[in-house]
Amino acid sequence: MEKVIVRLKKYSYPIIITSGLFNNLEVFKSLVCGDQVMIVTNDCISKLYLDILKTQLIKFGVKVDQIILPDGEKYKSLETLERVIYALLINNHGRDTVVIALGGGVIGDLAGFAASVYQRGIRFIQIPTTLLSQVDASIGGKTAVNHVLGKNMIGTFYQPSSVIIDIDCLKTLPEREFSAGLAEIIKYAIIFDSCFFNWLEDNLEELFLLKYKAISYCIRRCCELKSDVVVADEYERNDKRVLLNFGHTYGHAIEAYTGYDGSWLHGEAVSAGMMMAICSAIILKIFNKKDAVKVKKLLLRARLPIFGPKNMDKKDYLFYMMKDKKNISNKMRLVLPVSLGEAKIFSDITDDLILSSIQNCRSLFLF
Ligand SMILES: NC(=O)c1ccc[n+]([C@@H]2O[C@H](COP(=O)([O-])OP(=O)(O)OC[C@H]3O[C@@H](n4cnc5c(N)ncnc54)[C@H](O)[C@@H]3O)[C@@H](O)[C@H]2O)c1
Ligand SMILES: O=C(O)C(=O)C[C@@H](O)[C@H](O)[C@H](O)COP(=O)(O)O
Ligand SMILES: [Zn+2]
Repeated sequence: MEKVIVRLKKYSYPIIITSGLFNNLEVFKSLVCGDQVMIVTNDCISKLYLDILKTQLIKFGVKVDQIILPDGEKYKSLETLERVIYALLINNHGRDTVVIALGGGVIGDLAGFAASVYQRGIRFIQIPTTLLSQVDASIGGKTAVNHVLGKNMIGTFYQPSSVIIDIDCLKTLPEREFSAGLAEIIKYAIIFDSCFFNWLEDNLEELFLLKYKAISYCIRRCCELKSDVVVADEYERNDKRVLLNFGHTYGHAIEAYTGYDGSWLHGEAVSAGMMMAICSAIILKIFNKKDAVKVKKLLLRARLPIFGPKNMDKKDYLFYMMKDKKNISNKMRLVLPVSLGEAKIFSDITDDLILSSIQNCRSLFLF
């Protein structure tokens, strides 16, 4: 078992990285003993991990309720949030209840949001079961639901009381979802850590094979990188946390445009979004083409898309990007790489730059 501590100003919480969690839940004992628990999960994950989690929790004398939601990004909505609140109320849950988010980023973001607003805030624990949620979504306290007009438009900053990662969960994860997680991992490498980028180039196959040494190192490195940023800028008030949004300005537009219908997973949209952002950086002459090709090759090896949806028009991108949360005074801001391992925020981004990055991305990288 390994631990990364997120040391925030007011309090700290652990990210525990382990395997075989569901056969040995001693780790939960100190966290939830004597409490009431509401497990929030979905109808795919419940079949795999809910019974075993409940059995172990009940052994500790914990009162366990559950809500099983439909699976999919389109259910990360206000309507589903209302269902979680209803389940808490109808089962008489009070402020001593702990919400457990058992699932990927959709469940984590939604359950975290519910915990943050229910009776003005109750504790919650993240048990992330996808690669993407283990390296990113479960850490740092961004909770949200989507709106048809924009991704994650309604939400809170609300930290979990702990994050418990079981690497074994990845054994049941579909390959497409694994690749989606790799997109956020490659994102960290591009914006923060060129050595990690080189390591990913050398170890990608080991990751796909779920080799314990490689996957546990990779998850730990991402948890450390994200934890450092969150500690430096918990509420995204200075320019540190914004860097984690690299690729997301274009990516979120793709997700909203496709109506969160699953045709584009978050990680896939971020992958195409990173390439469009890199294209902007090349147009601005702040990033070199040789490194852009290295990124493109790694994304392709990770089985990720490098171009957005064929039918999505430049105007569609602009429509959603104009609503991005990073914009200030209706001026767009973009996170752009300046070298492999370093990114910066650029303000006053013009519509022309966005349009030409979308227009030129295919021709720049179709070789
Ligand atoms: N809060 C944050 O900081 C943050 C960071 C990154 C992404 N996100 C959000 O996370 C969401 C994406 O998360 P995701 O990629 O985990 O997607 P997801 O939650 O939709 O899970 C992906 C799919 O895998 C299934 N699944 C989950 N665990 C499984 C397992 N162990 N075995 C088999 N199937 C499993 C799910 O049921 C789902 O069908 C997006 O909404 C994104 O906006 C949030
Ligand atoms: O934690 C963050 O901060 C991030 O930006 C991580 C992103 O990977 C994640 O997708 C996040 O939900 C995006 O946040 P948003 O503020 O752009 O909705
Ligand atoms: Zn993301």
